[in-house]
Amino acid sequence: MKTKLALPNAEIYFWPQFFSPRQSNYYLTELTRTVAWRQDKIRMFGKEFLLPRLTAWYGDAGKSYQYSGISMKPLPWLPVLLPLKEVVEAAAGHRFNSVLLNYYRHGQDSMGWHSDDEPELGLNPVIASVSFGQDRRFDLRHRQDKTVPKQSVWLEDGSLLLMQGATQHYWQHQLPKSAKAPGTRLNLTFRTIK
Ligand SMILES: O=C(O)CCC(=O)C(=O)O
Ligand SMILES: [Fe+2]
Repeated sequence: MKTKLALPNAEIYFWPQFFSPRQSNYYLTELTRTVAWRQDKIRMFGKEFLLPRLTAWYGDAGKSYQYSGISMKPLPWLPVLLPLKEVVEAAAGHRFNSVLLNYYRHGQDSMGWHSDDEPELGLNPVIASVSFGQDRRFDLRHRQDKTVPKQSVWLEDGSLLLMQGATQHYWQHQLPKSAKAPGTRLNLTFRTIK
């Protein structure tokens, strides 16, 4: 069952059990094992930091995107990712040409406040976010109107979250650290690079 989140200036849909527990368990195991996970460094205030999560990027050849000033090429699609991409495309009614994967090893791995608004994604991008493993809280805050209350969604095992329309223009999101969510979690965000 799909629900639309009641947020102003946003178009966000959520399917809590998009994948069955059996499918989710399969993908959690397969992706953990086969994806070329890496821990990237970022430069901030003249210092280098390791990102508090592992990442990987897969996609169609010929698509690249700018990341901390470097042009990154996607790895060629792994077979296990293709059926996933297909079912997510069917639900979203949209074709994707790349996926960014995030591996949160434990509750201290996280992602800070941001919008997915890189120029490569174009205006009003459709972003489909799939979660496997440990459920984690996903927070949303309005970028301009501070009177709009912060919202949270629990991204549980097998869920699908779809962000589209003007969502990235008006809202930021984060995945905070959590002592109460110690298990590992994988997240896949399907995107369309122009
Ligand atoms: O792990 C999540 O649910 C958030 C991922 C995310 O926001 C991103 O990859 O841009
Ligand atoms: Fe994001």
